Amino acid sequence: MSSRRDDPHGRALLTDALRNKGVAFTREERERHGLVGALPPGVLSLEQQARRAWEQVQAQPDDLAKNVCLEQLHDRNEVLYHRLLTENLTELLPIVYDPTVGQAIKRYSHEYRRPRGVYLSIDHPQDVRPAFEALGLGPDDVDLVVATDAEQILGIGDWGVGGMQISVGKLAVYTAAAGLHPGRAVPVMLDVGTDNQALLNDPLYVGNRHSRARGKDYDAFVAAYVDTVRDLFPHALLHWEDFGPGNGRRLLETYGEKVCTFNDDMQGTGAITLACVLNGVRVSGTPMREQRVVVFGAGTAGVGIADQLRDAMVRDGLDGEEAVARVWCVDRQGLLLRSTDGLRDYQRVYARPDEEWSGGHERPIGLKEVVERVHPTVLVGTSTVHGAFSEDVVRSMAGHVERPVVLPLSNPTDRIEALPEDVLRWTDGKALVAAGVPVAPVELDGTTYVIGQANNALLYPGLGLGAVVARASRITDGMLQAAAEAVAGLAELSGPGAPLLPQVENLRASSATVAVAVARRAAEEGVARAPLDDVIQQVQDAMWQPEYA
Ligand SMILES: NC(=O)C1=CN([C@@H]2O[C@H](COP(=O)(O)OP(=O)(O)OC[C@H]3O[C@@H](n4cnc5c(N)ncnc54)[C@H](O)[C@@H]3O)[C@@H](O)[C@H]2O)C=CC1
Ligand SMILES: CC(=O)C(=O)O
Ligand SMILES: [Mg+2]
Repeated sequence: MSSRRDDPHGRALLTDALRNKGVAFTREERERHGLVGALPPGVLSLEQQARRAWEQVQAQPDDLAKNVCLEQLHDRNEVLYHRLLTENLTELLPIVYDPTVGQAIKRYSHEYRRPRGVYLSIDHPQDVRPAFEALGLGPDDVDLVVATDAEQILGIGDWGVGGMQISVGKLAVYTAAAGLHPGRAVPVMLDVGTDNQALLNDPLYVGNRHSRARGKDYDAFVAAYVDTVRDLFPHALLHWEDFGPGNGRRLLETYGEKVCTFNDDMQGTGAITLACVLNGVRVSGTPMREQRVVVFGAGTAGVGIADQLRDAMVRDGLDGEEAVARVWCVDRQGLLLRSTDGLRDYQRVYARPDEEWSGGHERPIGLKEVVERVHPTVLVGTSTVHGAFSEDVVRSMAGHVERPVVLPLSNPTDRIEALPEDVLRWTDGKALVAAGVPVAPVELDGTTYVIGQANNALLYPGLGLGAVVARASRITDGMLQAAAEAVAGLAELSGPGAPLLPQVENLRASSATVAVAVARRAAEEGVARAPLDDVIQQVQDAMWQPEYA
């Protein structure tokens, strides 16, 4: 990385996590860098350090303690942290990311040890620029910025400044899964306050101790963030994570056409779900244009998914109205009808005409009734309601569709709409299931069902890498579609029990494939600003490896 940051010397080098090698500094390096006497005399290889770090993680009593242990390593030695993560992705992804990251966010102020990333406060908007300038990075030094305001973290709601840990976790996945350079990526917390009263009354809370700002002040603060990043780091991709449904969508509408940016919960989740459904189509043989989709939980993720499935049906021959007519959204008010009170603007397009449901239906019209009447081929859960896909709902669906696609996507695990094991049991193994959290394979009647992880983490790293390699001026719908199709194409659908998505252990290879598809689409659509002469090699070259310099 070219950097304006002065390279540290002596003991300061041991606190620079990007350069620190710990006991892997050789005798000669110790002499050259002023580290004589600063380390025990033995020299270990990166492999030996990784073995020790693995032992330390394994010795922790529970997953939260493992997360804390890994974050301490992250703060000490980035290469070693990423080496461990990359080599043990299946075991460690659930610790640094979903679902344990949810616990780490809730416990942030209590487990707090060291800061990481850039904390911006709405109470001091004048600090936005100096906060980024203090990184000491130049205009070509940053590829990626992940920001959250923590209003809707995973399925656990508003967690204030603890949300920093979702920006950190998402970036760890970018590096482990797609080789985005950890020194060229910045996690950001936009602290606009919190409405979480437990935090406001927690004496140890380290965030802004007031309710959430909204309206003009909020917009001006976010604009200061976007303008500053664009000015200082003109090539950076801006990733939005875990904003509330109103702000998330509005910010994407404000910036999506002007800036290289995407909202992971709306668009990343929409694309990974599209990948699942494309493979559901391959297995069931029912074409995309004939799918009937019920979305339970029509918020940020749910409507983002509806949008991408609708667009896929349009690509498969329907017009816009016909495609919308094949989507039913159910939220707290039951099935969303045009007359439903409190419809959000982004839900309105999917609200069903009341006449369709005039014949003696009790209000609200619940999920079970919708499923019984609609016979969905695809059931998506983005509601945060544990157990909402009950046995009678799933059995009803399977009574009318040979291979129902059932996607309980809410996380963490205690929010999941149904356990894949139950869905498979209730449907005699016919359901095509993927879940938002990692789930162990299910044994049923002599078949092992491997459960795909329908989490945006299987998609956004490749999307980001492709956009970075192409130096895309923006993220287009076509790039999202290319990413979804590339992920879908990587799943091996051979035989009963095969998952709908590629496996997490192959994530690095699948992210590279996704990145190539995304970069090519960016070029086709005229938004690539880098020449792409040999995109496969360019993607390989761009992938950072966790090795000491
Ligand atoms: N697997 C994945 O990649 C992703 C999963 N998600 C998950 O989806 C869930 C929702 O996340 P967001 O869309 O960001 O939140 P959100 O708050 O924007 O949306 C949740 C929606 O569910 C509705 N809901 C709540 N209780 C309900 C009930 N009893 N019945 C019907 N609807 C109800 C809410 O009114 C809201 O419209 C979370 O658990 C999150 O973890 C979100 C993004 C990605
Ligand atoms: C996975 C993710 O982005 C979420 O649950 O919010
Ligand atoms: Mg999210």
